[in-house]
Amino acid sequence: MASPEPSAHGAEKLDDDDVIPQPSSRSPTLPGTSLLLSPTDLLILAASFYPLTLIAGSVFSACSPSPASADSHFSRKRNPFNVFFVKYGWLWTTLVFLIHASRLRSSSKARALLRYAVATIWWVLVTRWFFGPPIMDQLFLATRGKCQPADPDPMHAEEEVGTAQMIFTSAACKVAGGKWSGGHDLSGHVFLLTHASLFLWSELLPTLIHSGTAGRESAGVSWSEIFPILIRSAAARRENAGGLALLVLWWWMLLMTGVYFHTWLEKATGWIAGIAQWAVLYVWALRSHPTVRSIFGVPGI
Ligand SMILES: CCCCC/C=C\C/C=C\C/C=C\C/C=C\CCCC(=O)SCCNC(=O)CCNC(=O)[C@H](O)C(C)(C)COP(=O)(O)O
Ligand SMILES: Nc1ncnc2c1ncn2[C@@H]1O[C@H](COP(=O)(O)O)[C@@H](OP(=O)(O)O)[C@H]1O
Repeated sequence: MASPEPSAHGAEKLDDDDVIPQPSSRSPTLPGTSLLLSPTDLLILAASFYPLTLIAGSVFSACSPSPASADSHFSRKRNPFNVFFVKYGWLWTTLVFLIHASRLRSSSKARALLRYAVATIWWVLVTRWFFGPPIMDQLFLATRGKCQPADPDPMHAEEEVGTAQMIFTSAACKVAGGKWSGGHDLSGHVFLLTHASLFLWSELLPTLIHSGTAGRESAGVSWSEIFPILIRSAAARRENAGGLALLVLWWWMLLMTGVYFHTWLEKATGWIAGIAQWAVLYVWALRSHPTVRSIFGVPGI
């Protein structure tokens, strides 16, 4: 990757004698290391998995005889993974992150919580509140979307139209029994699953690599080592296994959203909203602005 890795400021501790080394950047001059992936390469590799997943899901949906209407377990909105996990997606992500953060030393912990706060604020702005309705609902209203009354009886519908037109959030529309229709309906699932996954990869990856390589100092990780490292890190600590399990679930649910729900464009805008805060903080600001780095710290060091 072209961007330089942040410089070391110290090391976060897992346990007293279990120090995570600075994520070392790949050294192109070292013989035999040209195919090694630095932690940044691994993060970008993980991030590129999500648009590919959405493309694969959408292509499958378009090519398969009738996947959109197919009545499968994962095409049902009430499936337990959707109801208990994705619908509380930020809560589960928060739990996994807090368990991870509790293992860091206190100076690193405060800065990790600050990064979590920024990610949480972005989730709130997109899905809950943005100086009024959240960003996803403001986009929907700006593209001529409306809360349509659900009552098929024209007498009642007329009364309801007045009320429904005063409804400015998808949540209120649902509570009123209406249907949020007509505008550009950015996929909240694609947003949440992408945003939460990129946040967790960014925060957990240095720890996962450290556990999976038993703290081995090296210029990077080869392609063939990626899965063995993740499996060894899951076997080494329950917290790593929990984090990876949640990441696998988020990836699977993203694939299901790609196959069964929304248009290409709605999935694309959900994905853009999902990478926006990660790209600004983790890819750009923390790498190129020492002041931002000194305030927010860098995961894993
Ligand atoms: C207001 C800003 C808060 C910033 C926080 C600041 C500092 C935090 C610092 C430290 C935190 C320490 C402890 C935090 C402890 C607990 C916090 C828990 C916060 C939560 O996660 S509560 C949220 C639970 N709700 C969810 O997870 C809902 C997720 N679901 C959705 O967003 C939507 O359902 C959807 C987008 C997936 C789909 O939309 P719909 O289809 O349903 O319209
Ligand atoms: N992977 C998935 N599994 C089940 N339901 C999903 C899903 N992805 C999206 N949905 C459902 O499709 C609708 C639009 O989702 P979103 O806009 O969040 O992407 C939501 O319906 P409900 O709001 O009726 O629950 C949501 O629950």
